[in-house]
Amino acid sequence: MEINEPTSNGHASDNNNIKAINDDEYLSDFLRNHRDFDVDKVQSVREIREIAENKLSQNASLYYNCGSGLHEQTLLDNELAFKQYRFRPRVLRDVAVRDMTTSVLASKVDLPFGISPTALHKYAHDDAEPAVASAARHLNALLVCSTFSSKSLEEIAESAPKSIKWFQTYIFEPRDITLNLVKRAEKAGFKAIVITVDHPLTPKRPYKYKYTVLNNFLPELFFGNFGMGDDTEPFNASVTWDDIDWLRGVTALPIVVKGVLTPDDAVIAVQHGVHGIWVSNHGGRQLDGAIASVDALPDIVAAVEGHCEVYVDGGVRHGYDVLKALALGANMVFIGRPPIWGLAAGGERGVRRVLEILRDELSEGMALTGCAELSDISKEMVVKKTYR
Ligand SMILES: Cc1cc2nc3c(=O)[nH]c(=O)nc-3n(C[C@H](O)[C@H](O)[C@H](O)COP(=O)(O)O)c2cc1C
Ligand SMILES: CCCCCCC(=O)C(=O)O
Repeated sequence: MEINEPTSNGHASDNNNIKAINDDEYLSDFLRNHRDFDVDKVQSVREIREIAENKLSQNASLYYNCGSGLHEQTLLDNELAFKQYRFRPRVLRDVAVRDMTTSVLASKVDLPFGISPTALHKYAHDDAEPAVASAARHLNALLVCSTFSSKSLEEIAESAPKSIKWFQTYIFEPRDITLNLVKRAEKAGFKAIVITVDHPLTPKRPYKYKYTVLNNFLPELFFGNFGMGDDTEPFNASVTWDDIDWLRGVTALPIVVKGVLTPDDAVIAVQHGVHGIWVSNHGGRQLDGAIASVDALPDIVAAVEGHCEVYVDGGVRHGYDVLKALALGANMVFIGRPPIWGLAAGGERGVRRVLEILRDELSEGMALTGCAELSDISKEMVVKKTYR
């Protein structure tokens, strides 16, 4: 990966003078010297982010944390939107034991939140995606592996063989690239294919980069480096719902479309036979000014009428955020940046700690709102703070 140096305001300078930097230079000295930091003492996702920020190189931090656009409005809105909701707790319901197990596309998992696909983990920690997969396995949490992982999908699968994993990809041009990845994912034991549909191109983000870590791609299909916003971008802006039909015809795995923000598209997705709709604005990294995903969720849940599962990600930083999203109708909630911060802070242990913190906060929230089971969580439990 090549990233040009950020300016003093933390954003990359807007010139085309992209400097080639050796991969290892992205692991800061701090990361090399503090591998023994005790992440078990960390009590919140916010704290783990602090530790991560001290360890990440400036370039990697910028890549992982940025949104898109001049104002990164959607990035900010995703977190703020959760803060607009208030709980209406129920009492005297025997919440001494709380059960967070659930099933997602017929697989049993122990937590109602999972890990969103995020690219290029090796800039957070040498152990990269296998460490994240191993942490997810440890808590029996769902992991979604990105096509742009630093390690190959086979390596990631082998690092957590019995856990529930989905594979995220795109409809590439030519489609054979996608087909090849899907067949490899099937063989490696992934349980669903997530197609990201909010990425026809990469919009302006506050840095420039080139990627050299593309371990999932066969050299004969994809070669060379890809850069943001130039004609070597691998994304395909001509994708339509016909491609989803094609995908359904070439795999028996369930298909999830990730990046839906309107009830209209959700209804079309159902008509095209998808098994899951993932409400997402890509963590505020695609269309700046797009609606916060948790705000888009209730109308989509209503429009889907139970015909398929509905998931959400974007801005989840606390177990209570998970609780709010479940109350608003999500079958599953996902986290993108927090596991990256955990990975940077303490490798596999750091990711585990993130999952444990969110689990414990969710459990606490369930007790305080009168929910012993996930099925006790209902839409009556949350209101916008302007509620009368
Ligand atoms: C550094 C980074 C890389 C990402 N890479 C991918 C990717 O490869 N595929 C994808 O579908 N989404 C990708 N996303 C979006 C996430 O899957 C997810 O939608 C988003 O991070 C959720 O928001 P959150 O980070 O606020 O939890 C990426 C997000 C980040 C922050
Ligand atoms: C050519 C690699 C592109 C990785 C894009 C990952 C992503 O979705 C992101 O938001 O960053």
